[in-house]
Amino acid sequence: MKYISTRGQAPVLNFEEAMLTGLARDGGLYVPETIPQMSHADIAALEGLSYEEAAFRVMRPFIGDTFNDDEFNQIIAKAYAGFGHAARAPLVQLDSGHFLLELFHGPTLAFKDFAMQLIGQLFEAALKRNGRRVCIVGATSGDTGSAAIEAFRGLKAVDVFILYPHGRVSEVQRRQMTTPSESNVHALAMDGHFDDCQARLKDMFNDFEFRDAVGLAGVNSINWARVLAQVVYYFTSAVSLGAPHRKVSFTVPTGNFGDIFAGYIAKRMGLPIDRLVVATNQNDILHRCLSGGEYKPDGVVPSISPSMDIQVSSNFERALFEAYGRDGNAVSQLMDELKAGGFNVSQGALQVLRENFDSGRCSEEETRTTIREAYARTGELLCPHSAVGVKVAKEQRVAGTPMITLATAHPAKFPAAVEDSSGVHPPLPDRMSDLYERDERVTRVENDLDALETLIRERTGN
Ligand SMILES: Cc1ncc(COP(=O)(O)O)c(C=O)c1O
Ligand SMILES: N[C@@H](CCOP(=O)(O)O)C(=O)O
Repeated sequence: MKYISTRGQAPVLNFEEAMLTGLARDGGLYVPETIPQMSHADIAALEGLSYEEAAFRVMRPFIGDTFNDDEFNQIIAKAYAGFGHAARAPLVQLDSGHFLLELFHGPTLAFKDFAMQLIGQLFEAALKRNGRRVCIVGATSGDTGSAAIEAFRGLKAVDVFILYPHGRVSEVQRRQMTTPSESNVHALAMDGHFDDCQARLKDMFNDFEFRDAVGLAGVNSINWARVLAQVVYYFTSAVSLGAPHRKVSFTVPTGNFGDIFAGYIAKRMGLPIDRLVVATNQNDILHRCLSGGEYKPDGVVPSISPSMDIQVSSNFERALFEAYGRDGNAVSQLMDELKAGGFNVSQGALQVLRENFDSGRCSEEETRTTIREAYARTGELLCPHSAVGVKVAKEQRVAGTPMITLATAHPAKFPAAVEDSSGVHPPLPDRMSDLYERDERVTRVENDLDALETLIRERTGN
């Protein structure tokens, strides 16, 4: 299996190289050269398997010869052993034909754990084998950072630096990033919003001298392995509702477009998905673009679903690559236009995007109402991101096709918004009950590339 860049000018890599490389050297994102297919019989055979067994079958074709079957099985087993639910990703029924896929039973209570726990194991095995050391830098609006720190804390061959927007993550998210005491963990609170953090991260990847000197690696959804791990739960949930014998639809709370792009890959692999619905909060650039074709960031507005406060949605580039018929030059040109302020998707590409993705938006008030009503009707406490998904899913459901909404975080990560909406305080699981008492360790940093690179060089001795 080979991986190519969305901008068409970077070296073609195998799975291991693409995973350890992160951003392609032409600034693009790696995608598989061809998308492996699962037949009707292959998908039907997933029924009754454990999550780990299904994960092996879905991901195996993408790995190539990077790991043999035994190694890959062991990696998967270790990745999901720490999850707090035997099903890993259980489905809960909200309403007739409407289901919630709970993706928050991992160690840091967000869907990011599905990929990050796996990547932690994949990196450890690959680095041990080739004796390399890497410096992971990540940008987060709250959940990627905590999941990455949990997955890489204490690993000898890895330093992990996480840039988060100062004052714009929840207290639980911040504490998950600032309380680990391992010396390889560095939480950096940056001035600005998530888009600034992600822009500085990409600047670092595009500074080849810095990138090579520190051994830069990325675990944002820039990294193909992140997207791949998220493909699995589309299969397991759809099969448990009758796929491949019947179609299902998904609604996905969306920010950086990684999770919904994983759904798109599942569909391309052969999973009978009827509709993939992008659900945005008031930072609705993706909904506006899918509706009218214009992609023009106009400033992030803080919301009660802060992890989705994003306007420059990294993985949308992967969707554009597909919509433009895998034309790397066209994508490069769009990304140049984006740097200058924005772009318009061509009519042909917009039509392809709309054939694959529907979309909807949820205001702050609608988010609160959805949390309140869902709790009153079903007893299910939704986090604000999941509530955005549930509201949009209700509008977009089509009778006769089950709709699965992805519940992307545990309500206890956002206690203030949840309590304010429902009147119920969502408690943290017992294993985290002392989170508020632990000492915090964080460095305040400016939104300045040189200063960030200097800090990282000093701390890593490069
Ligand atoms: C809780 C939560 N929900 C939804 C999202 C959006 O996911 P994606 O960025 O993959 O679109 C994020 C952030 O990524 C998140 O942390
Ligand atoms: N919401 C994310 C933003 C980063 O997304 P990623 O999937 O590219 O890592 C977060 O919680 O940090």
